[in-house]
Amino acid sequence: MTLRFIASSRLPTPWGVFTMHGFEDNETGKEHVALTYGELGGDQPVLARIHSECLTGDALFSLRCDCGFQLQEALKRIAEEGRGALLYLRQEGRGIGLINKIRAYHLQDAGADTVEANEKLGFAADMRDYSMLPVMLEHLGIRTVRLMTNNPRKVDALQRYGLQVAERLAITTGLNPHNAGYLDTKASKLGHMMSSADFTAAEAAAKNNKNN
Ligand SMILES: Nc1nc2c(ncn2[C@@H]2O[C@H](COP(=O)(O)OP(=O)(O)OP(=O)(O)O)[C@@H](O)[C@H]2O)c(=O)[nH]1
Ligand SMILES: [Zn+2]
Repeated sequence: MTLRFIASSRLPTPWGVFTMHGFEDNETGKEHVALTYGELGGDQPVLARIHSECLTGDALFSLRCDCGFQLQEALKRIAEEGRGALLYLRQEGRGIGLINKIRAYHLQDAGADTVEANEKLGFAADMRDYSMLPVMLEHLGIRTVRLMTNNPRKVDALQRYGLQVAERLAITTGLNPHNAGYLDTKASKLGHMMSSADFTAAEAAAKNNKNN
């Protein structure tokens, strides 16, 4: 692993002033970021989110997925708690990259689900690599987390690297008519621990209204 810490700075957000830590992987050219809030040292588990890059959801307001909603929810919960970390990993499109994700969306527009689309393009359903986690978390002084995720593979990845997951916290938000099928596929084919019942009544009610 060639990842190393480069620099940190303040990052004011609508939820509070975070500290942003930048890491660079010389081998892959990837630049990963962690946003931290409060004092992270000590033995108390740290409220954490490991977020995979989604340019379309995180920055371009896409309703095809739940990423942007989860990103905001995680930062809000961390600020409310007064302590926590969000790792923003540059694994766009579950590791296949932005242009391939657009190719996959094109196939989904023609009826494929998110897993079938990846497979038609010759990729596994989930190509993400989590080998940067130990370096980033060690730099931040984090050994034990309370992880906000619905994805059991993220819990497994952390444990594989010797990190402790004290608790898994669901992060179900952003259900809408455009991502309802995608979220169903995540639950049925990718093992995500969520169902419609986990979302707010308003989200569930709006789920089938395609005019939204
Ligand atoms: N290849 C592909 N990637 C997608 C698609 N929709 C979202 N993504 C990417 O999926 C990643 C987010 O993964 P998700 O499966 O939504 O959620 P997760 O991170 O595994 O799990 P949570 O922690 O519960 O959010 C981001 O990198 C997105 O860019 C899609 O249809 N195809
Ligand atoms: Zn997304």
